[in-house]
Amino acid sequence: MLNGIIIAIDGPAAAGKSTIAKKVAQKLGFTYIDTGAMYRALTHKAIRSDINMDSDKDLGDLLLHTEILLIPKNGGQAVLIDGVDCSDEIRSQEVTSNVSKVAAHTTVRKLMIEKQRALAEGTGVVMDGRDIGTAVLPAAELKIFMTASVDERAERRFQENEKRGIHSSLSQLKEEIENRDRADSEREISPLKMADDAILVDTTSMSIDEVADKLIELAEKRMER
Ligand SMILES: Nc1ncnc2c1ncn2[C@@H]1O[C@H](COP(=O)(O)OP(=O)(O)O)[C@@H](O)[C@H]1O
Ligand SMILES: Nc1ccn([C@@H]2O[C@H](COP(=O)(O)OP(=O)(O)O)[C@@H](O)[C@H]2O)c(=O)n1
Repeated sequence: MLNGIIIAIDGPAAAGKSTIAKKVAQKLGFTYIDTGAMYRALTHKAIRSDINMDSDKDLGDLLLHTEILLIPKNGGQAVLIDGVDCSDEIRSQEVTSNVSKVAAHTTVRKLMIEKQRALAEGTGVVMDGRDIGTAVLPAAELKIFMTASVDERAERRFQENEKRGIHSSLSQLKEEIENRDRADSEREISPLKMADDAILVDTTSMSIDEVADKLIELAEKRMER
């Protein structure tokens, strides 16, 4: 693709990665890939299939027999599991509390990385997750490590839940986010970690538009090179 580059956005939970990735991709005409949604999809199917989530082999086998599709929908992305739209289900509390455990397994990560690399081939891409700049697409032209204070991130998730009609406890959300960040950062394979050549963007006191504009500016500079 002419001028297409790869933009990798990593960072902790609820930092705004998906929101910004979506906007940047739309603006630049790139493909947007939410890798967290892929791990969530596998976790959802594992829960529904009663699979042992401590077994790397069982999860790997399940993933080989699962079709996960990310398709553009209303400016966002729908997640289809074996042809069924599960976009809301993969955001459930049950999936959220099990996804880091599922994502820590060797075979699961190996298969997911293969899928993610294939999705990024031959097109301008904005991919967000935890290990995009470090493991999935280490040659990305632009790497962003997006963060915000944990209080701000919990507040954002709280407001997001309210909008979806889900009433949650702010302190519980904060604890869940801290636990998930810890699990994601401490796992052995591709832990959540800023790549050496990533640009740190602390969004704590920035609006969505400010963050999106900053990334678009950085991307345009990279494309001019
Ligand atoms: N800079 C920002 N300022 C305020 N709210 C934001 C900002 N970025 C994202 N949000 C909101 O925070 C919530 C979490 O964002 P999301 O993109 O899902 O984060 P992540 O993909 O990092 O988990 C969403 O409701 C989103 O609208
Ligand atoms: N590239 C990625 C993306 C997500 N994940 C895992 O998937 C979980 C859910 O990711 P997500 O991006 O949907 O999480 P939120 O920050 O949106 O809640 C993370 O907490 C990680 O455990 C991962 O291990 N590697």
